[in-house]
Amino acid sequence: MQKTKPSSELYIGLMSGTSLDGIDAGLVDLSNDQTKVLAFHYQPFPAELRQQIHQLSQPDQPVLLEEYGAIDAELGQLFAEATLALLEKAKVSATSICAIGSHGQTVYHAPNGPHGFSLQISDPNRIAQITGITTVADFRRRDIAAGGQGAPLVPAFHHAMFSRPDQAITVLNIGGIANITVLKQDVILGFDTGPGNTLMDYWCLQNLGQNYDANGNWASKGKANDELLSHLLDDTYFRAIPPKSTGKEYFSPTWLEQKLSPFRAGPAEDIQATLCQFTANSIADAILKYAADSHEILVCGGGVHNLQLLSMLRERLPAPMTSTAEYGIDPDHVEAIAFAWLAKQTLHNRPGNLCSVTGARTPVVLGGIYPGRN
Ligand SMILES: Nc1ncnc2c1ncn2[C@@H]1O[C@H](COP(=O)(O)OP(=O)(O)OP(=O)(O)O)[C@@H](O)[C@H]1O
Ligand SMILES: CC(=O)N[C@H]1[C@@H]2OC[C@@H](O2)[C@@H](O)[C@@H]1O[C@H](C)C(=O)O
Repeated sequence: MQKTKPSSELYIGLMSGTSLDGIDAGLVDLSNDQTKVLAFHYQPFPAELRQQIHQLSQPDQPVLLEEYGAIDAELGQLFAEATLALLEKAKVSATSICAIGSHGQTVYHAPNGPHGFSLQISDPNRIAQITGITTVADFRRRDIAAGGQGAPLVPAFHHAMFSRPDQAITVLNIGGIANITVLKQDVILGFDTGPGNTLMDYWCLQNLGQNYDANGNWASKGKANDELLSHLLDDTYFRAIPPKSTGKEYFSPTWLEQKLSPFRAGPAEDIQATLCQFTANSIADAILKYAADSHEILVCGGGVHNLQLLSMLRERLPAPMTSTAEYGIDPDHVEAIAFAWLAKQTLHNRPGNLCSVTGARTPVVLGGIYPGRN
């Protein structure tokens, strides 16, 4: 394998998000303040593992520590394998890489209260041992220790990548959970708006046996129920003022089933159409409230593939929507690349959090460093 030229600063970002679909692995050159994506690899999770992680993340399920430890180790192994596959694809040697930024898999996010925490698993010791590459992991807990939400963390990267001196820009990520970053001249805001794809994915799996509603086709066949829509939007999370973050522990199947219980009659596609409209409205309401003066809304995350969701969003948003691909990063790659960038921040002893976003009392250097052999 070739060694890349010494002027490059190569980092790898590893991300597995709340949708539990698999591992995104991105190789990026971050030299001279650039963000040049060189290669990408996606490795889906085996169905059984996906189910096991889902079980681990349920708020009302007991967890066996033995099972938890084994899943952490298995994920570490898989993240390391995804890294090796990425290096193979890119024809780059492990010794050329400065560090890996591994987000891991969120299994529980409960940042509020005196003992708030956020748990991302995928044993970084294994990643560093198997790949030989220095690995930065556990990005969220230092921010929580400093009084922050521990999320979202990607806004600092959005700022470095997408901000413009003369225009207000909003970046919208539609993953399992949706979050926005508002980039204005004098202030950066950012918070989770609520569900992204998670409730639509759940309803689709229950009724069609498919992991998601491909292109939003199923939702487009239904008719939204206005009464149910209002009932879904009537939730304290949407009224709460940022800093705020959420997860699948809150917007869970149980949350949805409770909301749906008076509305079960009628075709399942009408419920899917309502969930799609609900997702679009909760996102649009947040943007209208905090970023109505945006010139442009840059969209990323798997939700960009849901055409019905995009069309509902377009009707309500105050500015045109553009894929982040137009500004240099494939919308499916943004989060993984952000964790490569955050790893660089950590190795250079620079903070990765933004107090205006997470609510932390001070900027802090994020994550733990697990030395490699590089
Ligand atoms: N072709 C498609 N049509 C409709 N939806 C799609 C399509 N492809 C992906 N998605 C949606 O995107 C989701 C995955 O998005 P993504 O990978 O951004 O989420 P994530 O990173 O796991 O979540 P988060 O950002 O909350 O951590 C899928 O679960 C699905 O709902
Ligand atoms: C706890 C956790 O994993 N949160 C995720 C999740 O997925 C989207 C949204 O909720 C965001 O707050 C965050 O991820 C991105 C990468 C972030 O920290 O910016």
